[in-house]
Amino acid sequence: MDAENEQQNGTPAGTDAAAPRSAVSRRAVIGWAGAGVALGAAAVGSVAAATRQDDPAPAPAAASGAEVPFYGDHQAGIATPVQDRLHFAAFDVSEKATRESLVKMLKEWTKAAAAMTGGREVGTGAATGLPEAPPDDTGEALGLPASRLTITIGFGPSLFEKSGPDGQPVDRFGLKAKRPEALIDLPAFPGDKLDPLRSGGDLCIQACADDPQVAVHAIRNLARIGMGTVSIRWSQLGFGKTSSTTPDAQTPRNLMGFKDGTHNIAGTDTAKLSDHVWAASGDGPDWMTGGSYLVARRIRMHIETWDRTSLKEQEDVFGRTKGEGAPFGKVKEHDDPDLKAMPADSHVALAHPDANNGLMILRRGFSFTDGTDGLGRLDAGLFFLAYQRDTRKAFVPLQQRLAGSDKLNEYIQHVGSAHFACPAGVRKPGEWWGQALFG
Ligand SMILES: C=CC1=C(C)c2cc3[nH]c(cc4nc(cc5[nH]c(cc1n2)c(C)c5CCC(=O)O)C(CCC(=O)O)=C4C)c(C)c3C=C
Ligand SMILES: [Fe+2]
Repeated sequence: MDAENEQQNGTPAGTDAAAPRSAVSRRAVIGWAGAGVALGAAAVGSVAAATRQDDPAPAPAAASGAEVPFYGDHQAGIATPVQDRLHFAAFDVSEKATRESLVKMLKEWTKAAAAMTGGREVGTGAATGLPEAPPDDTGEALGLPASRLTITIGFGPSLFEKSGPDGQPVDRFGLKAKRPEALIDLPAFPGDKLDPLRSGGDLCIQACADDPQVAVHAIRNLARIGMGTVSIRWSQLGFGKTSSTTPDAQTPRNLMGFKDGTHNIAGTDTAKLSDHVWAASGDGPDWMTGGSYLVARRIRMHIETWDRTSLKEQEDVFGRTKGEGAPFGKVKEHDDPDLKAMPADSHVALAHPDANNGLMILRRGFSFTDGTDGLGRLDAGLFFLAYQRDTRKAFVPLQQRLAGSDKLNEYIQHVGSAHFACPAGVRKPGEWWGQALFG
């Protein structure tokens, strides 16, 4: 754990009590499986040597094996550094589930998430449980490091109140009175073409890691634990982060080829995080204090059209240069934008805080390509994820503005949408996701 993580997650170094260092990590299980290998590993003293000798060298994507602390004042996966890969899943709670079964599942999920983010196996493991029973862990992450896995949970509006068969709202789990006012049903925006099968959800899990197998393993194991209580409504894989919470790092590029995330909230900027990202005491129900509201939008890019568009038009769309990412009229990427120097309908001129009464969101999106659309075009785009203190004062007015006049709209379409309340962090072992909500 580095000092940066310590600040962003609100967890002091060395207090990751659910991941005690005496616990055997997946890497160690493999490394110590044979005594000879263990001795060899100890002799050379290298981390790589702690893996089984017949293991291939770790793939580059898995090279970053660090752990991000699970316990803290805020959930990891929001202000912590953005990883390379995403597996996001929205779940619906089954008709038969009860408040008790839901709570039981949330407790099990919390334990499993603490183990997986610590690089450990779920429950009794993948290959060490009762021979007569299915293993607790599905096993595909055996031998892989923690890969900076973060698992972040959110609760959707429909968990608190859902339409019954007669169209009347039903409070299935006695949570209606605890629904935050900020957890609105998002309004329809001009140009939306939302697919209900890629929208909504009672719960969400955002799993981010530097290795896609580790992120997929996390979702799969939570889905397995939740079987009978929840089922996956939709899911999204993402690659190539399109934003950064670490401004010193190289800014990633989106599928339009532009640097994306230049002017984002840094994970170390505690003042901006307090002002714009974390729900504060008095903002809403107590259980959300220290949490954040997540908007997820699946935004399809018409990349074939984009690829036939001139460089000048592309740069006019964003108001920034394609190579350096500098705002128009300036030289370097991080120079302060002069909004008057860019087209009034450019994306940055419309989205910059100076044009929106200082409004800011924390963007944490990923690129996606999901095959083709049957019409010879890639189904590709940006899986936009934004965290904020109050969606009514952040994403909604911003998207209303962008949907109305953004030059980018010619090249994109919002096809999926969801909104979740992500509670504060689990502070120590024994606590569980949703404890303050259900308690
Ligand atoms: C409602 C909020 C936003 C949506 C939806 C959105 C979609 C979207 N954005 C890009 C590419 C870029 N966005 C950039 C900046 C930027 N975008 C938003 C908000 C939304 N974007 C904000 C608040 C900002 C920051 C503006 C600023 O403060 O200057 C940029 C420029 C580089 C950067 O600062 O990140 C790019 C590029 C795409 C492709 C997209 C939908 C597919
Ligand atoms: Fe943007």
